[in-house]
Amino acid sequence: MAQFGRNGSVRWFHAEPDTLKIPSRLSIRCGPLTFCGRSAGTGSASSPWPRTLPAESTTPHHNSPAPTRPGLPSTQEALLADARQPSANSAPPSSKQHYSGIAEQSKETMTTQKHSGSDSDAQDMSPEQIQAVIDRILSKDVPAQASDDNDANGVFGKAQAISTLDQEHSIFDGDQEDLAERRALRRTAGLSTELEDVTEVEYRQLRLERVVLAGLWTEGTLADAENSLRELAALAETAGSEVLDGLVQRRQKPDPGTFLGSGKAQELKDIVAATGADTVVVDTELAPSQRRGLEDIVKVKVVDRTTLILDIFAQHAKSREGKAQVELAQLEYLLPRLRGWGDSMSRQAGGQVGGAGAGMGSRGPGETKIELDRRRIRTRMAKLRREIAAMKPARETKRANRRRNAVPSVAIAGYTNAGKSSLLNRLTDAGVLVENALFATLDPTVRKAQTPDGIGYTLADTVGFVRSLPTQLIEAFRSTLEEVADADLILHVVDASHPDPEGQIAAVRAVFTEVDARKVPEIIVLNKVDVADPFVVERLKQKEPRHAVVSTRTGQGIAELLEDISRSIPRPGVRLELLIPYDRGEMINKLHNSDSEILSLEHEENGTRVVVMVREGLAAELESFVSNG
Ligand SMILES: Nc1nc2c(ncn2[C@@H]2O[C@H](COP(=O)(O)OP(=O)(O)OP(=O)(O)O)[C@@H](O)[C@H]2O)c(=O)[nH]1
Ligand SMILES: [Mg+2]
Repeated sequence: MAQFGRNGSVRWFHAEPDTLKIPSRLSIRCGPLTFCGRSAGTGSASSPWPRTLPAESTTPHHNSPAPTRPGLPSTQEALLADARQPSANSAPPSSKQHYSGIAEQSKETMTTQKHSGSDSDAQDMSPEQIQAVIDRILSKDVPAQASDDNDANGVFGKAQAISTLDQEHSIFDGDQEDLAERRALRRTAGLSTELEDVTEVEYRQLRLERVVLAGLWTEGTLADAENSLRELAALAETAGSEVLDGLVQRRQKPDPGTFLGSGKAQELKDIVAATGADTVVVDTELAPSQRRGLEDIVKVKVVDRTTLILDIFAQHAKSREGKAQVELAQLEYLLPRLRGWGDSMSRQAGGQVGGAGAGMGSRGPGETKIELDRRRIRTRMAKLRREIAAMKPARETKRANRRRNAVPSVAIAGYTNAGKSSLLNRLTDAGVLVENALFATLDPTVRKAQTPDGIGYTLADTVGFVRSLPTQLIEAFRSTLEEVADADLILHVVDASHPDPEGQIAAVRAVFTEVDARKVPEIIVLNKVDVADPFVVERLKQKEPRHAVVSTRTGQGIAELLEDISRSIPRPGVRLELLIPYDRGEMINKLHNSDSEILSLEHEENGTRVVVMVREGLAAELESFVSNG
């Protein structure tokens, strides 16, 4: 039986034998609540979902102190949720009943859109009028939510991958200025296309997609299918969408024409119509023909998982290099798909120019345009590759310097949202952006650190991994990922509170293999143990002998981890006995200030006799002082 999170008592899908469907009120959809969390400037670090609600619409759940496992429903709420849940044997509620509230709301939005599309009101409006329209549209969401019986469920309806944790930061995370900036740019629900002009110019917010998810359950357990769809929901929410509903179809193989099969695609179409969704997100990488086939049936935009991940990367990339890498990955994804779009362009041209069956002549304009687009894309990709290659040397030089001075490097890697940046902040006061969202970090941050006995090393935060990370991204981010392969030690951070930590470990190791990082020694850092199930932590400890058990939130286990790092990084390996004349005192200072381990130090008549372990670079410099007795 599927569970909601690890609560164990809440069923969240219809009991049709071959279909797993997430009812909207209990499901990953946040409904209007999501909007509250997305408004610019309304985010608060301590209460993520929703971040701001009018007092009367705030349910007791929102105000109650964080439960032992934040984000999971209390027993009472779970029972309530259970009571509202249709019994496994009862027929599923008709989609009309089920989604009527949302459908009505979207109807209103559609009416407004229609009105605005017909004239230039939006452009002629004064700022006050614009504000009034914004208020009107936004206020529509709030009463709807306040009167929603299922309101309380919306909160724990949030996607599992990012729902079970609140948005608290530890003092080690710094003031997180980047986070406010990112939130301000996040898409906002409730702003219809009526406001597109003003939103883009004045609010710099994109229109939020209202999405329905669709996945296939081809192998593994039901829990795997559930986790996969929840991760997709988390991805969609991170991209700024509002997840309304989800559907999983049990099927041996994807349908080559429509991915889901035409029957299930029809069902999806009904859900889309009932919820007023404008986008379907499919939990796979679709062939162009499948995308078109499905779009033809559901009549709204269909987006696949790869596009979604690329979209998040595009939103989060900050550095010039990161932006170029993401654009390259997007173009790489686009190029082979141009053919699909080209086909439809040809069909359009056929209709307009020569009528049906006009054959070759009618395809001409379309084909030419595709060729032109392809060429432009290839040229742009070549330019991006050159730019990325040109940016590489700066980082390469830094890395080469570190290598020459033999400064050991420790890479923090792991699944997205595992707590990598939080760990870097804990270990070094880096103040790196920490966010309860997927792929918060795209640009690697390197910080210096020191072992308790004074050996320096670097710690690098890295981009998070995800199950089946699009190959285009691995390629584009190869130079960034090479940092991991080049490290002396990997801290592989694992979210021990996730429902499937083993799956995440396997997915991360698959990427390690691709970038040739499996040879690097690895400590499995079981993080978030403050909220993890102790049995799961124990199970993981058994499976992974080289482990550390920590909570970057409470600081548990951090001291032990530091000791482990200190033992694991390469220590200076050359033993020298030196006699340093008294007029060369600066050399003694140098030994103290470098990664040397002074084993003994005696003052003799002709100078200071030192037995020392040093790295190779320094050993060469000290050659003239070597004295063996
Ligand atoms: N309860 C709890 N939450 C944690 C802990 N460590 C991190 N978090 C939370 O987990 C979320 C993700 O943390 P990040 O440090 O941004 O994770 P990341 O691995 O860098 O994520 P990406 O950069 O998105 O791949 C944040 O909301 C953190 O506050 C922990 O030990 N306990
Ligand atoms: Mg991060």
